[in-house]
Amino acid sequence: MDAPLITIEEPGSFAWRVFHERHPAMIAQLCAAHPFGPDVRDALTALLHETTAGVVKPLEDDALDHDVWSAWTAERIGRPWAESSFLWAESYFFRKLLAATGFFAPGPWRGVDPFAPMKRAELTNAATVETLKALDELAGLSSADRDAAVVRAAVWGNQADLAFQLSAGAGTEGAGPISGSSEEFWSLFGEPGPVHLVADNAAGELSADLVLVDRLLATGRAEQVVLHVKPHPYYVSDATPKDVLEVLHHLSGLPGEAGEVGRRVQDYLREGRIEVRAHPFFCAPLDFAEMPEDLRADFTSAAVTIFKGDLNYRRLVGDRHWPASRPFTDSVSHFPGALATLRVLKSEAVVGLDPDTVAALDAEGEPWRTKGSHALIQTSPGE
Ligand SMILES: O=P(O)(O)OC[C@@]1(O)O[C@H](CO)[C@@H](O)[C@@H]1O
Repeated sequence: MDAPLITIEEPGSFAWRVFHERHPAMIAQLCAAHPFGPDVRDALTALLHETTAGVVKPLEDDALDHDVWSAWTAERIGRPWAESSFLWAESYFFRKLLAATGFFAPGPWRGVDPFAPMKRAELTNAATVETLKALDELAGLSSADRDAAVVRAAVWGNQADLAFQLSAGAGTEGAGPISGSSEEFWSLFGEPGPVHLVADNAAGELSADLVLVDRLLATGRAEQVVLHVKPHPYYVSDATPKDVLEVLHHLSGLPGEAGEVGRRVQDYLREGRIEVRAHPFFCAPLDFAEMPEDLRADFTSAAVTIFKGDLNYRRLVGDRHWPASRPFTDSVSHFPGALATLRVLKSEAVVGLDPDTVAALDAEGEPWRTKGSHALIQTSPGE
């Protein structure tokens, strides 16, 4: 079954506004945060122009991923950006943005994460400080309440997404999930085995994810955890291997439970019980249904895979205008094993909802799919 792809063509639609409102704001923020010279600023202005009013142009750098991107873009070169799917266009936009800031070229900006100042600020802002302090309360909870709290923090941690906050502002935790529960999440775990977590944002969200990882290992539900992150800076705040180290460095210097978690996770890394991987496909403009064989084999070996966040969800179910009541298990039948998704809704694709829930949400007259005020937990036991 297929539904129409979400594209960036329709003026006023969510995807159109990401290109025409969010991206200009993001580029202004980058130029304020870094003393980029005229060459970089001109390249960023040209990128905005190309992606909002032009045709798709090839990459001009010779970075290591140049050839793979040539294959991913071949069919689209010379065609209007407006015709592109949202998923493809946004991914290529971020790849081109890195090229424009000199990330791949010899020179002073090589390897410099343009989003690092924003991620760093988020790690120490009031909301993150409060969330990390609240971890101290975990010790006084029953085991079941602790399980629920850790999952809730990991789900709502997904609200801390700096690309999203460029247009929506920082959010506050909403009501319970519109689908699923922490019990449903934990029921996926049987005999201890390798658990994979496909991370999303750095800073606050990654901190909450590491608390979940710590819980998985401490309770024996996971015997090893593989943490998948992005190989390059992406979607503003997505976590890279460097971000994992920065977050751990920060956590392990804190007092209380946050510090304990940070130091335990560092020990797990030293022992090889946590492994960090950054497969190039995590920055690909494609659905997970199209993942390469090596990554598929990796996921096949997992007892459970946890997908965090909005973008991973879009790539998992297909970034299309699905009927919201399409069964979640049908959408993820391409995936080789048991999985859970923990996501705050920040874009249009959604499946697996009860029709009454959809009717109630529609009746509120709010853009509930894109507002960042609703969360979901969806699971599939695999074959
Ligand atoms: O994957 P994440 O961090 O949860 O969300 C990514 C996101 O902010 O980017 C897209 C628009 O820029 C939307 O899909 C979504 O709101």
